[in-house]
Amino acid sequence: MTADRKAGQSMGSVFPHLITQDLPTMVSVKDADFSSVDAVFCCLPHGTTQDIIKGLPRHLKIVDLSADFRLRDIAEYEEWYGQPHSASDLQKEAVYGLTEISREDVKNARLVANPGCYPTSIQLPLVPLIKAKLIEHRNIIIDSKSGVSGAGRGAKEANLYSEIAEGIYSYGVTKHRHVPEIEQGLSDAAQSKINVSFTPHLMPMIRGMQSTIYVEMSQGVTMEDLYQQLRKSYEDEEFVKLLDKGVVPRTHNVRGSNYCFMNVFPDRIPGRAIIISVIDNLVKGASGQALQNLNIMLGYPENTGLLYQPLFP
Ligand SMILES: NC(=O)C1=CN([C@@H]2O[C@H](COP(=O)(O)OP(=O)(O)OC[C@H]3O[C@@H](n4cnc5c(N)ncnc54)[C@H](OP(=O)(O)O)[C@@H]3O)[C@@H](O)[C@H]2O)C=CC1
Ligand SMILES: CC(=O)N[C@@H](CCC(=O)OP(=O)(O)O)C(=O)O
Repeated sequence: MTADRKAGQSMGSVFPHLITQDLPTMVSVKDADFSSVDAVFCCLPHGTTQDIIKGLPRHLKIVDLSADFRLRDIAEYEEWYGQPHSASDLQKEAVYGLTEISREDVKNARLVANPGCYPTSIQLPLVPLIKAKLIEHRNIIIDSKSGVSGAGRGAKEANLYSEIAEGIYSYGVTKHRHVPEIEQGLSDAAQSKINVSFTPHLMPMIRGMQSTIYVEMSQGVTMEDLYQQLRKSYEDEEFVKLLDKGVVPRTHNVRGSNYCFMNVFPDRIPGRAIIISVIDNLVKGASGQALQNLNIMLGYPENTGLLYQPLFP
């Protein structure tokens, strides 16, 4: 367990909920001894990650939770993240780890780019529908809502209690940096370029994420086709669940777990459908999916360390 400003402090003082665990004092990355370490999770700010990963020994398997290796197109990364990319060779080696979609590639990867939370909640329902050619590539409208923990622990005025409580706000309107990541995954599924309308919102809750997605069905396709495709895609998956028809997914029902719950509903406008998916942004949207990926990379049962039920209420 490494740190930067908090190097030298005990885990228990930084995360008091872990005080009962016998955990080591945190060291800075440069002082860490990786000789007897098999694998690392890298959970550093975008940009910082590339330089640190470049310096890590090659024997390590790495799951990186930042965005530094998610976008294949380096120019696109530099445009959306506003900083140069200094590890394009490592980028070429990286596998995008949306587990249920890329499991076979993750198995053989040394470096996995763990997806962002919004892209996870959006691609899980859309990729199978696009691959099966059940929805049109145009007019995909995505409205997403996130808990405040998605913004990390750093102090920012916009994340103060008095700014967040009892209200919601949209941010990154038309230019959120997850847009290229979402479009990359959907375009791969379609094998042609897809553009989406995406607006994220910050909700007065600690954790949880919902994406409500409005799509146009392809000619001749019915709601039943969409439902059955999602059922077929995920019926053998432990962590992605299509709910019974008509049941609305709720963030409360996946809180603190690695589950993604989803469902599909008919729009009042003929030919259109509404998809709702929910995850815990910190688990399936971050650390849970990262652990799922590492389990696959190391040949462990995929659910190791992930067998806990959602915390309710
Ligand atoms: N929050 C979320 O829902 C999600 C976040 N992510 C990604 O995970 C990463 C971390 O996010 P989050 O945990 O929220 O951010 P935080 O700001 O809460 O944590 C950042 C961590 O990085 C450490 N750090 C910062 N700079 C350096 C450095 N130069 N060298 C070594 N360590 C450093 C910090 O250590 P110290 O405190 O000691 O300075 C801290 O532990 C980001 O890339 C983020 O995009 C991914 C998915 C979801
Ligand atoms: C609420 C909030 O601020 N959310 C973050 C997304 C967090 C996340 O998962 O994305 P990355 O892994 O790409 O950082 C944001 O919108 O920037």
